[in-house]
Amino acid sequence: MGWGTGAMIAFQQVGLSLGGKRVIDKVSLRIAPGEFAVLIGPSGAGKSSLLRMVNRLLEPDRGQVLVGGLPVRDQEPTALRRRIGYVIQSTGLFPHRTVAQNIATVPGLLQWPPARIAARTAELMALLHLDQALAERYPHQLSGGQQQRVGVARALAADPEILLMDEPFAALDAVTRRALQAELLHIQRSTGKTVLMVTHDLDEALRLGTRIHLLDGGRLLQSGTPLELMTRPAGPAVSAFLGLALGDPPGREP
Ligand SMILES: Nc1ncnc2c1ncn2[C@@H]1O[C@H](COP(=O)(O)OP(=O)(O)OP(=O)(O)O)[C@@H](O)[C@H]1O
Repeated sequence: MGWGTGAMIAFQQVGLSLGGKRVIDKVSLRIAPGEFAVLIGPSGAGKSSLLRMVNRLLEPDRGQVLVGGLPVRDQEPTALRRRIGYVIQSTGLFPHRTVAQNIATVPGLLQWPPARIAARTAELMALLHLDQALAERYPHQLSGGQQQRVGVARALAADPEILLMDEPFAALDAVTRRALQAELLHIQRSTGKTVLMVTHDLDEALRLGTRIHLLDGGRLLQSGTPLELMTRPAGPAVSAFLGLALGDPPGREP
């Protein structure tokens, strides 16, 4: 079953309180099918909370989130999550499953025939530049970069229309991070998947994002293309964030 209007994501007047604190405050934004959207902002801005509402790991207490034109609250969580790839910083790989078994998780749940699972696993390992010899290893026998490649391969396994990524490369060294960013960009551009990524790294946001959404204190400060954000910041709070993120000395007007 398709999502009709494609893999669009929309947040409509979304609010969330946790432990008596307003974590998300009236956020509305749209992510078009095939877009690479980036949520950026300081620590505690609410980025991860917003992301986790898309696959119903969190439920808003105000407003609604739509995926494919349908409110997620009307979509069964397990079915929804099988159609949305999810990559997190700590990889979330199953430690007692091999690389191949990790990648095959969702196809297995979907009861694909074994030959199809094997072919898809091999295809994804090649796509993510993982040597086939790694297939029988366990996650702890891999480097951090290899683990994250397996995490991305696993998220892509059942060819989801949407990929959610929560600081996927934050724990990697700069060289590995750049390589994975380039590969992700290539995969996203060639498959047309809708990606929603959380990062606190402005450089990463500018390199990958077709649109960037800047959050602070649970509020959306500005949405725009990388160029719009950099050339027309919506106010002093945006300028201050961009200046700090780019390492400008304090007190200097961007
Ligand atoms: N279960 C919870 N109970 C209470 N407060 C929470 C809970 N989860 C998150 N928060 C608070 O919600 C706010 C937003 O958290 P969130 O993780 O969404 O921000 P973030 O922008 O992703 O931050 P970071 O970049 O540090 O990961 C923070 O102030 C956080 O302390």
